[in-house]
Amino acid sequence: MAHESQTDPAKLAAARAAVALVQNGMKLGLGTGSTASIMVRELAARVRAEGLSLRCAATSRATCELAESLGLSVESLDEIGWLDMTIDGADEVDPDLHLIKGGGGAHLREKIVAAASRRMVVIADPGKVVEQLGAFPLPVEVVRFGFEITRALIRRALQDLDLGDCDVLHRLRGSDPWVTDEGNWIVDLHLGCIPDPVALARSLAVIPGVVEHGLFLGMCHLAIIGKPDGTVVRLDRNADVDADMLAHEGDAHEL
Ligand SMILES: O=C(CO)[C@H](O)[C@H](O)COP(=O)(O)O
Repeated sequence: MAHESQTDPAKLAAARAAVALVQNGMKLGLGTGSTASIMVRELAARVRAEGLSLRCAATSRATCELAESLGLSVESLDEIGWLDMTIDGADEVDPDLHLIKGGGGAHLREKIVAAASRRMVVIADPGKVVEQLGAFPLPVEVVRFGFEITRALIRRALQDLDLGDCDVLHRLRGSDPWVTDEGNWIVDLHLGCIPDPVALARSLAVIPGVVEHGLFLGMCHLAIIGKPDGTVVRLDRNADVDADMLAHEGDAHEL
């Protein structure tokens, strides 16, 4: 398959296992990042080979462009409505399948698309599996207006949670602020560990300038972890998720 020679075998294994869950007629969310890009290529190859009919919504402009360039049909989320499944990458996955996402700066759209999906399937390499979230800096998308005030409110919220004086770094692309697909900026919280992700998510969500943080709590149903030898390990939130997926009945629910 194209690009296979440069492709990380663990990511490829996870991507292939997730693409194997796709069934004809599905409405799919396409994630963002290097692992999700491999998945999009694998998906496009399957669609070409088997003539599958799918409707896809993308979680970023980059994914949309890639998917369309490979011949996949991409529509806006509102055109499609509820999705059967989203396949996306992650920066960290903990034993409860709580995630940190947003390393690629797309967590706002990724979370909206995941929330619109019956199933969120995460694909990752073993380096993403952690006992406790937080070693990866937590991305938070913020509006530009009043940026320093929002940043100060985030620092205060972290202190209130006894998370210490962590760095709240403005994400840059070169020397300019990183601008998300929605036109906002990102700060990365260098926490080291997040003992209580639910409390942190709640505290960040009530800060007015915060648009969305990269904690995905209770959203992921299945994590497929690829290994360098090409095998995968499945981490299920509910033991019956796999069977449920395979028993896909076509359309989910209408808007
Ligand atoms: O959340 C994301 C983008 O916002 C990505 O899914 C996450 O950063 C993982 O990316 P990669 O597969 O390149 O490691």
